[in-house]
Amino acid sequence: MIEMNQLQSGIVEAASKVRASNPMAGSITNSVTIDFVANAQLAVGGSAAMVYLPDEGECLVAAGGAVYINMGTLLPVYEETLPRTAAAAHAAGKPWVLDPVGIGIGSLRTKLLRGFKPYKPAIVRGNASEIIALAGLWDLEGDASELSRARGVDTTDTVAAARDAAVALARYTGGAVAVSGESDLVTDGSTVAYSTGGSALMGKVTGFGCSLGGVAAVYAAQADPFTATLAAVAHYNVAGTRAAATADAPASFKVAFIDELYRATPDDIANNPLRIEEA
Ligand SMILES: Nc1ncnc2c1ncn2[C@@H]1O[C@H](COP(=O)(O)OP(=O)(O)OP(=O)(O)O)[C@@H](O)[C@H]1O
Ligand SMILES: Cc1ncsc1CCO
Ligand SMILES: [Mg+2]
Repeated sequence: MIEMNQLQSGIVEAASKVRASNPMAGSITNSVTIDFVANAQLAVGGSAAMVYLPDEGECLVAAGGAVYINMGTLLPVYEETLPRTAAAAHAAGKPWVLDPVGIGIGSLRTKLLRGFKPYKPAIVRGNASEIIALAGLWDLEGDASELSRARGVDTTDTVAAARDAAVALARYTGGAVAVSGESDLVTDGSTVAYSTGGSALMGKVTGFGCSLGGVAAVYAAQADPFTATLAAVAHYNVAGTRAAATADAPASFKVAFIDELYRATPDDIANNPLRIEEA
């Protein structure tokens, strides 16, 4: 298990590098929150590009340091775009981030998510229900009946209930898994970290999870998957805590949050409360 001070210095280094190098992480993401994803990526110091077409997903893999795939609002063209993009990232050895939003809805989503398994995303980011369902779909923990628990895009499970699924997924991919909630869980399969902070208002605005995935991709362009995920999650928690000090309703909170993402320093991010235990 990694030491806490090593993790914190890794987070400072990752956040400093992102600010210094403006890494590009392209996205294929949902149409509900696409604007929030791009603006969050820019606010943390990265660069964004959103596409829909199959050859353009491959172009973004080649052009960027990492790529983000979010399953939110599938369109027919994604049947080709998503596998080609994931395969290109895997072949190029570039980190890619998967947000299995809406897992359990419809047959195309299930087929695409099942098909991603060999392409091993460096980071899987989801809410508790999504992480439990993905581990079941990939036959890693639980079983495929876990798919039926997903009711839509919001969680119906606790972060604690998704711990085993998250660890199993990380051991399979060799990367990192983040489960979002009041306290966020991040694991690489040997260490389990809990990052606290943020605000309940983050659950009252759509896209905090989606944009966190996009920010994790920006960090993955500059750091190993576990450090990148921890940095992204801590960045969200520190910005969420600060935004809640000035805004008390969803719309103004979202605006304040993007400002606080932009303002948070590498030390602020590394000093956000973090607890670790063995997986
Ligand atoms: N009650 C809470 N207290 C603190 N932070 C929270 C709370 N609920 C959610 N968050 C934060 O909001 C962010 C997104 O988590 P959430 O679980 O809402 O994702 P999600 O359901 O995938 O979101 P979406 O699908 O709307 O993008 C994470 O950074 C998480 O820490
Ligand atoms: C509300 C919603 N529906 C599909 S994707 C999305 C954004 C949050 O996941
Ligand atoms: Mg989500």
